[in-house]
Amino acid sequence: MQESPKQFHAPFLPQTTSPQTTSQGARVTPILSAKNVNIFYGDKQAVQNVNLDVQRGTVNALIGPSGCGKTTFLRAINRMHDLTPGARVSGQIVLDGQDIYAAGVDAVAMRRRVGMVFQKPNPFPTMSVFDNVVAGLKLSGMRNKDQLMAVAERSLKGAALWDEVKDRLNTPATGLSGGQQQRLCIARALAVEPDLLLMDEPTSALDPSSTARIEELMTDLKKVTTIVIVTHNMHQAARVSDTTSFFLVGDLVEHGPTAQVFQTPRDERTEAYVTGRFG
Ligand SMILES: Nc1ncnc2c1ncn2[C@@H]1O[C@H](COP(=O)(O)OP(=O)(O)OP(=O)(O)O)[C@@H](O)[C@H]1O
Repeated sequence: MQESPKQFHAPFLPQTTSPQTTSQGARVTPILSAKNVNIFYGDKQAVQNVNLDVQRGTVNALIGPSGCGKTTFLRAINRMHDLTPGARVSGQIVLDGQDIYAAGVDAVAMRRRVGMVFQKPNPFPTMSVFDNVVAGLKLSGMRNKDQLMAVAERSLKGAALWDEVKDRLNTPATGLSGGQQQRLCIARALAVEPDLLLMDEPTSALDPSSTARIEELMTDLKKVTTIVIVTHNMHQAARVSDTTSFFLVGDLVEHGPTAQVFQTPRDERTEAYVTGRFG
């Protein structure tokens, strides 16, 4: 008799799964592929041999206990470790067909395609709301005021902030609430039309209503980009993500559609974590 998959009680039931094929059954090329990725800080290895595909237009959650390597892996996706003394990455991270660690890749240009939103909102403190949103575009040479205004409006609408700030675009960004500042950071990231948006615990400094707004926003953002989010909050992972990757002491233990990872995990360590037996 064939054993049926185990069903665990997870008090949060995700609604969506990640498409791996088109309706015609053709395989979809992932926007991001990590291949045999190892990450070191000096002699200490923080991430071991990670292999992971991320499909376009999805939200992908990285979960696991503190210190398991989630942020370390996330930061490798836009080569942020280049800026950390002693940090080293081996293996390949292929973004839209190109290994971002290959010789000759311009890391600055690559980072424009991969937006990042951090745990604490970090608007440029001396700039207005408007200037924050268009800062990246100005850096890349866009000067036309009408064009900049159009992008600012589109990005602020994309980040569900336009209605709240349209009458105060020239006031300091630091005058916004914490939740508004985080949506401003999302608008700033969206302004350059990133292929990928990395979010490192983007709601951990926010109150429940601001958190809910950003979670709703993530679902909308899948129409224009692909999201990889680190979260400590398993309910959040279950609510917002299509796929979930469970990390433990630097290993990617399990990766799959969120419903499967939470309800019928293949690995008993995943089961123990998602049912709250450790964390
Ligand atoms: N700059 C650094 N130098 C040395 N070791 C580091 C550095 N950053 C992280 N580490 C170590 O790498 C390991 C993975 O850390 P990382 O921050 O990626 O974990 P995490 O899963 O994101 O944890 P948390 O959920 O607490 O943020 C930990 O042992 C951590 O102490």
